Amino acid sequence: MTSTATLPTKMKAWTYAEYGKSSEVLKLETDVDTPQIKDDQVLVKVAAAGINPIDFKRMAGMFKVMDSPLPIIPGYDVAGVVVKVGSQVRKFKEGDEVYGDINEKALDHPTQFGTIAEYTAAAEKLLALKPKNLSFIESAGLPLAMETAYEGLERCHFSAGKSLLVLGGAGGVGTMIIQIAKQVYGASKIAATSSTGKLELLKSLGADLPIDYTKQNFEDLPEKFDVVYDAVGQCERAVKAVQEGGHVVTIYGAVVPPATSFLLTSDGTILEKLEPYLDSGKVKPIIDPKGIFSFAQTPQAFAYLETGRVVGKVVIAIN
Ligand SMILES: NC(=O)C1=CN([C@@H]2O[C@H](COP(=O)(O)OP(=O)(O)OC[C@H]3O[C@@H](n4cnc5c(N)ncnc54)[C@H](OP(=O)(O)O)[C@@H]3O)[C@@H](O)[C@H]2O)C=CC1
Ligand SMILES: CC[C@H]1OC(C)=C(O)C1=O
Repeated sequence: MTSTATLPTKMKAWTYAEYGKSSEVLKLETDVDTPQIKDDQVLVKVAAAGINPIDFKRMAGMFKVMDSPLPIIPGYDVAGVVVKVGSQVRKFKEGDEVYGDINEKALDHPTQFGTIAEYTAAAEKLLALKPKNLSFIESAGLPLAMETAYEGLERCHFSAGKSLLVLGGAGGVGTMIIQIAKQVYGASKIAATSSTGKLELLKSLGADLPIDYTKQNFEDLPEKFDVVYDAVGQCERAVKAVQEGGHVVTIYGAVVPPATSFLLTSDGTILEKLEPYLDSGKVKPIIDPKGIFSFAQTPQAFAYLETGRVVGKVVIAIN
């Protein structure tokens, strides 16, 4: 039982006190107050934090209207150990290894105190027990991207025997869309786009038809798909690739009818639902070979993610 007395009142965290480029505004602070938890929250000693494009877009001030006050600690995805539980918490106890996306709604007042810190607070409903076969680093790269992939397929009523085209198959979300569509839903055929050097990766994840977007326009293919999932911002072209009566969903950029868009809702029960596929290895975390950074290298982690060329995920090892 970790008594409150043994928890530090101060911690290290990467923060930004003004909006701007990560290379300019991110600062390492060493005397940040350790977060206080609400009754329905747990305090997590952070082992690893996954970063997502939303982190640098938010930092740039793209969503400041609905943001929490500055200074902000970035980071949505966490994997770590529960060190304190609120009075209403029932799912977890001290010592549990957990993971999740700590912001239920990505843009509606995401927490001021994110995950790129030694400790972070999170509502128990947003977390799940970390899969025993996955490391903290592997787990920290999953929540936001995997939950987005799953929610988009659900919103398109994806089901066994349907065909799918993924625009952006090699990214954090795209690598999960392909695997989940194949392994969880039983897709009949999966096509996915990437540049030349990532085509083999798409096939290894389960894509039957990797499309090199530097050489081919997917919308010019004679084949149309039951579902088109746009993770790049190519909605205007995506709607030309869907079967009559099919569904198009986009997670970024302009929405062109009949496509729909959504903002993910973080939910620990999705992580629990997908755990058997993670345990069995049918769905695997995809961490970029150059995508693991130390706490001190957080600016470099952002710089790499901001290239827009990452394969799978970028993760920061913290403890
Ligand atoms: N609405 C929502 O709830 C959410 C929205 N998003 C948004 O979705 C987008 C994807 O997120 P995420 O996967 O984390 O991003 P990543 O940074 O992980 O995506 C990087 C990948 O995108 C690929 N890519 C870039 N341009 C293209 C292109 N024209 N065609 C095909 N692939 C391309 C790159 O492959 P290559 O090098 O081969 O081009 C690279 O592998 C982001 O804009 C993000 O902000 C993400 C999560 C939730
Ligand atoms: C407007 C979409 C926005 O929300 C998330 C989570 C992103 O990554 C975005 O770009």
